[in-house]
Formats: sequence, C-alpha cells, structure tokens
Amino acid sequence: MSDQQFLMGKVLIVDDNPQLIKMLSAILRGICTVSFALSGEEALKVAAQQKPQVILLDMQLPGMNGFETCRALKSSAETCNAAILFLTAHSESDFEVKALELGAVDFIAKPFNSAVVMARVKTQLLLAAQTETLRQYAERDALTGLYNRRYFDKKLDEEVAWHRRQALPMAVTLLDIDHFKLYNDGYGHVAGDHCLRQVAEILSESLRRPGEFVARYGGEEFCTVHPYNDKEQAGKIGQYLCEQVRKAQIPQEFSPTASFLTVSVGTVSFVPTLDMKLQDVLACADKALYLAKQSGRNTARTNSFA
Ligand SMILES: Nc1nc2c(ncn2[C@@H]2O[C@H](COP(=O)(O)OP(=O)(O)OP(=O)(O)O)[C@@H](O)[C@H]2O)c(=O)[nH]1
Repeated sequence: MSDQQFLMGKVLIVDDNPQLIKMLSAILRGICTVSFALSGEEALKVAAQQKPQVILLDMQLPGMNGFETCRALKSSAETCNAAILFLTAHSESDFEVKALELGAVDFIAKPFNSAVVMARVKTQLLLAAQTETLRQYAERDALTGLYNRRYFDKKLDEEVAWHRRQALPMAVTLLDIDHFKLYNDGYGHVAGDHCLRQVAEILSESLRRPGEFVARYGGEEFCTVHPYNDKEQAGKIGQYLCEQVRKAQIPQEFSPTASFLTVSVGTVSFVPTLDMKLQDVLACADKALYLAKQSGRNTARTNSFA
C-alpha cells in the first residue's frame, strides 16, 4: 500500500503536551490527516466529530485519564471502531493487559522512535481500510452499490422496531422494472447492467428525507423504506418514484408499455406491532406491486397492512 493510499486515513492524537503533538504530527504528516485533543473530554468530542480510524492516546491526561478515555471511546457507537494505541512510558504487563482489555490494540513507547510510530500507525490504517472494504462487501450489492438484501433486512428490522416503540406509521415500497427481460434481450446483458445502475442512482437521488433508504432486493427489483408515512403519503411516494424513473427517459424501444424505461411500484403502509412478521408486510407490498403490473405497469398501487 502506498503512502498516498493512507492519506484517506484520519488519526487523532490525544496528549496534554502540545510539543509532543507537534512532534507526532510531523512524523505522520504525509500519510494521514491529523487532528488533536489536549484532554480526554476533548478527545471524546473530536473523535465523535472526526471519526478517526486511529487514536494515539496518552496515559497521563488531566481530568479523565487514558484508561477512562479509552473506556468511554469504546463504549460509544460513534467511536468504538477506532483503533486505540496508548502512548506510554509504562511497559509493565499489568498495564498492557488492562489497556488491551479496555479495547486498545497496541502501544507506542515513549520516548518515540519515528520509524516505529510510522510503522505502527500504518499497520492500523491498513487494517482499518481492509475492514472498511469487507464491510462494504457485506452490506452492498456489487453491481449497483446499493444496500444488498441481507443488510436491507437488518436495517428494516431496526426501523420497524423504532416505529413500533413510537407507534408511528411507516411505508415500504417494492419497485420492479417493467419488461426488463425485453430490455436485456434487445440491448444485451451489459446494457441491462448499466440500466440497473442508472435506476439505482435515480432511486438514491429520489430519497432525500432523513431515515429513507433503498436496496437492491433482487434481480431487477428494488425496495425502499420511508419513515413516518401513512397510507396517503405512501401512495404519493409510489407515484413519485414511478415518475422519477419515467422522467429520466432511459430509452426502451422494446417495451410495449412506453418508449422509455418504466417501473411498477407496490407500497405498503403500516404501524408495526409486536406480532407483525416482516415477510407478511413485504408480501403485502408485493400484492400491491402485482396490482400495478396488472393495471398496465408504469404505475403505483398501495396496500395497508392491518
Ligand atoms: N442485465 C441484468 N439482468 C438481470 C439481472 N438480474 C435479473 N436480470 C434480468 O431481469 C429480467 C426479469 O425478467 P422477468 O422476471 O421476466 O420480468 P420482466 O421482463 O421485467 O417483466 P415484468 O416484470 O412483468 O414487467 C430477466 O431477464 C433477468 O435475466 C442483472 O443483474 N443484470
């Protein structure tokens, strides 16, 4: 991995000695973006804001000490994934064991050796980049970059649980490209793939409200989730998504429905309850989608799940 690739990485230096921060920054300049904090309390704020991959944490800090800061960083959802390296003059095994138990991954001994600092930080930045790549593989659909179905199911579960606690309605849509087999047959599979990416982009750009998200649900099928929506709003969402794809005017000369690519949408709106099964909710959206297809395609239908 070249130094250029590390530049994407962010490192937070936490130490109450500005001279030492200066020295470490000079060592790391060129391989990452550096921010700093002079106390544990400040470190929590900066880390939550900057989301560094690596944190160099001094043990002797005013106020919260290094252990307390490490514990707080590891217990916050926003900062728990950062790799924490203690900056320390201690080398006793008790100290190291405690730091590792609190979630630290490594140590940098004081006084510093520049080459060692660089090597240790690079290792952690590389691991962070690899972990991020794996996370993307696990969550994303390779063709469109949207969430894949597995991750979608997990996110939908979380959203449903939240709406159940708040007793609020939400909506889910299933969206299917019309006559996509004819598109593939007419333009070829590579063009079909490109078309799927175009639709994915249109849908992503169409979802601008907080909490909304979209996934590739299957071959030429997509799924969207819309917080706080009752049946009336859900109906509008379905029509809106239909229109957004139509408006893009992606040529489809092989479709009996229109000269541009169209989609059919089935929407379900519901207030989640404890005994509700997600597969039944999605089956309800699928029924609405079937009705949209039966009504001539290029349209949306809504169902409510009682
Ligand atoms: N290019 C491409 N095609 C895909 C992909 N996944 C599924 N398909 C194609 O999507 C087409 C879906 O066809 P059908 O299920 O018959 O549906 P349709 O032709 O869209 O017809 P209606 O849904 O009834 O409007 C099939 O030809 C699949 O091969 C993919 O990743 N890339």
